[in-house]
Amino acid sequence: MFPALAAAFFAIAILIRRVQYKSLRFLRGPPSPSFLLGNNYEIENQEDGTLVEDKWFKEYGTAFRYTGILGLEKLMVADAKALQYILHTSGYRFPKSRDSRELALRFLGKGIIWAEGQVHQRQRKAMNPAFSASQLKQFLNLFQVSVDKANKWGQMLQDKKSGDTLDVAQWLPRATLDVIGESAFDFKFDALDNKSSELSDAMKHVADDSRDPSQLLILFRTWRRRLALPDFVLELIDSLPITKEDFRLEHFLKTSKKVGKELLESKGEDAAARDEKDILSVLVRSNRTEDLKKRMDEDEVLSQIATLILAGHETTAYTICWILYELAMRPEQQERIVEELAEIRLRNSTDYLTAQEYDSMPFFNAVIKEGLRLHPVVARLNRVAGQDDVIPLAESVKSTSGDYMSHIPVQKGQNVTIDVFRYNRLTSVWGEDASEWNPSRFLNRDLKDQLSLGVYSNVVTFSGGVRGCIGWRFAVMEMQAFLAGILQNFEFAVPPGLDLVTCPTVNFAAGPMLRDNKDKGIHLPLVVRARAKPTV
Ligand code: HEM
Repeated sequence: MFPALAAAFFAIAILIRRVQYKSLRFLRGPPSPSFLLGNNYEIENQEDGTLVEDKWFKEYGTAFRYTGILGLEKLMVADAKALQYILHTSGYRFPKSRDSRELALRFLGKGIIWAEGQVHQRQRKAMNPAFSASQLKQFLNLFQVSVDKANKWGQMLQDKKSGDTLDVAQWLPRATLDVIGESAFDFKFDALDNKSSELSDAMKHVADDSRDPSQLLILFRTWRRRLALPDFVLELIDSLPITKEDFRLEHFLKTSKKVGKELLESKGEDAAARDEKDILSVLVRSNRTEDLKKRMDEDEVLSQIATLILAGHETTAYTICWILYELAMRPEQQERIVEELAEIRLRNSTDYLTAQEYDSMPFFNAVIKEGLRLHPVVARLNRVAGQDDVIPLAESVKSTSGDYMSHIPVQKGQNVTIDVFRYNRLTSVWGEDASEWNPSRFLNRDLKDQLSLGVYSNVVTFSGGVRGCIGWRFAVMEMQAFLAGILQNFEFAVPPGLDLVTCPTVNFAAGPMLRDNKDKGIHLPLVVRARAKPTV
């Protein structure tokens, strides 16, 4: 009797919620293969990255309708003007979707990725000083020292009897984890020295139950938020961990908060006393300030620690992996970078380059931009219209009635998915070779011809506007130090038969995977040889 009643209750609750669904029926889009899952299962379990969406964009244009779970209609968009409108012009008018926020809450707490509106503004204001260009230059030396550690690849290669192939995707996340631990929190993970800790273990496995999700998991993740129940009941249901994924994400947050609390206890006094703008000091001072516009309570500070550790290491590591992969196929481009480095070395005899010197190498920086463009590790951004609105388009799309639309009217509550991956490969923005690797496009192309988007070179890989990545300068500087340090000591090539795909995960950074071994997670085996004559 009880199960039947419960089922009837939920069915009614779902039905009531469906009445509130917004309609995009005037837009074309792929058919929904199932009422329960919509297109979600094919998106999250696709063979490679965003190939499924690629097919839809080719068929329907840069804005179309698709279906989420329980029949929820969503707008998918990659149009330049639409992205500029949503991310930049609208400020906070397109907040994150409820599903993204609940996920963020579960594994990152009430930190800056979860926060919206005034709470977000307050947190961002408190944290911004730690991410200014001048502040970040102080970390450069730390990045360089970490690269030196990664460079013990040379020793490993000598010790290895089994050939010269190394899985760089196992090394780079460890190096970037060490960097974020030490630069942000004066905390030594020592991951490059193979030291394991409760936190690095929790982090290593955080995405394990999220890749290739089953139909049941996809349904379970979001069904709780589709019920037409009062918000406080939904929040209560949401707060209960139910799936293995829920437990794993919560384990990461709990562990991270525990380590964060120990950090605050051991280093908080010192950090508050020094008049510095490093991340830990900025966080501790914002916890102690009387200024309510910048004050963060302890739980918020601990959530920022979890957020920065997670947002700040795999993203950068996987981007470096993709760049190394592209360069491994093109020895002549590796040489070109090494030549640029050698030229700088003629003028600089110290061990390490300065930030200005890294910035002064045109081809090297074009390679970084091209890596970010072609391989955005955050492939999609989920937003929701905060009010009735009209989204402008640069390229008209054909409606179901055959007319062409240059604007898309959306109602408050409409879910909008920004396809970063597709925007970064639009031929109308990047030219006919948009899907190919060609760093020279950043040397020859006048960005003034493009709509201004994002925070770096008109790619939206770091998002943009009020929610743009706070760590983008940190990431670019870290990539410069790592790539220069690695390339001047090693040459890379692709091992025979390497067949890579992009991890299609929706909630975690999209690293490289082996097509025939996707269940093994992120991997990038490359042939690595010490350079015969280092240029320095
Ligand atoms: C290549 C490396 C990186 C990429 C591609 C990247 C990408 C992104 C993207 C797309 C967002 C927006 C997410 C959204 O709106 O849903 C974001 C936000 C964020 N990123 Fe990054 N990120 C990178 C590196 C970093 C680093 C190194 C840090 C910290 C040291 C960092 C910290 C953050 C934080 C705190 C936010 C939230 C900002 C806010 O909501 O105000 N990221 N990142």
